[in-house]
Amino acid sequence: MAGAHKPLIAVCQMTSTSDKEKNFATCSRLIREAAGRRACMVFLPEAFDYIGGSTEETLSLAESLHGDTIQRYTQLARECGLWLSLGGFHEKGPNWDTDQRISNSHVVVDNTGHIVSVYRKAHLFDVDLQNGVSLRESSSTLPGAELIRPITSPAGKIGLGVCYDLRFPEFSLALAQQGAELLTYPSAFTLTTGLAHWEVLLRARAIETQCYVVAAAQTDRHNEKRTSYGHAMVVDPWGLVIGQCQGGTGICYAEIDIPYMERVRRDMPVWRHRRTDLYGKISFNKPD
Ligand SMILES: O=C(O)CNC(=O)[C@H](CS)NC(=O)CCC(=O)C(=O)O
Repeated sequence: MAGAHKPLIAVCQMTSTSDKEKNFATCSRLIREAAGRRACMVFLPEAFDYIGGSTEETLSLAESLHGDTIQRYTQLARECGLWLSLGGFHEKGPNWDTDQRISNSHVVVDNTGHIVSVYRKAHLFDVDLQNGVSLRESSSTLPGAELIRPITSPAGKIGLGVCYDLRFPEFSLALAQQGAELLTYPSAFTLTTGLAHWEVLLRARAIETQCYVVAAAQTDRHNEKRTSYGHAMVVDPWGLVIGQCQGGTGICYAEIDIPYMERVRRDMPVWRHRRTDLYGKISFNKPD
């Protein structure tokens, strides 16, 4: 369709520390900048609120969805008139008072400041690599109990993931099969695993599902123990990288072209070619 409206999205890269006030100042500056460019939706990375230096610090800074942090972002969304993907908010869990456990929550806010959806990260990063990467997310975090059906946004139908979820193709196929047009993986990938796998994984998920893949990212040094890979990017349904952040804090922009996505799907109908008779059908287990 010549001249059809193609929504513009803004995908952010930043370096969170344990200073919540500074992190908010950074994010609000990026959101206002994107609003000035007329983006319809801004994507923030996992741990946009903070990255703690220890499990104790991470837990001590957690809030509920009704706390100050989300309140300030809902106001900002309303004021700027755009949608927000808040990837990876440290949310006090349902039994916080007794177990002190949090969820790693991807919160979507609409342009009127309402929370549209909350997806809690299902795959936790408990990994111990020879080269020094050693993280045990489950020491502070509870795994999410459900996938969330893709949500309708001005940028298209969005499937919600977080970071390490990117490594599980079944997860992306389940969301695509439920109608997702964009898959989102707000992330804080480690430097080592990012160098080896980040772009390949994002492009593979885009090619397999024929979805746009949107990945906001943490970058650089958060504290003496943690450094993230960065390379926030947007991949189109053909697997092409159509936006990528440079080093440091910043934004990359991309246009979402749903008719183009439909053409890719029409030209190579992998969904029709699936041999579920040979390897089973991806299903979406969610209590209705
Ligand atoms: O710790 C926080 O406060 C926020 N959460 C994270 O940064 C999470 C859990 S430690 N990081 C990842 O999932 C990295 C995945 C990764 O690097 C890979 O899959 O290779």
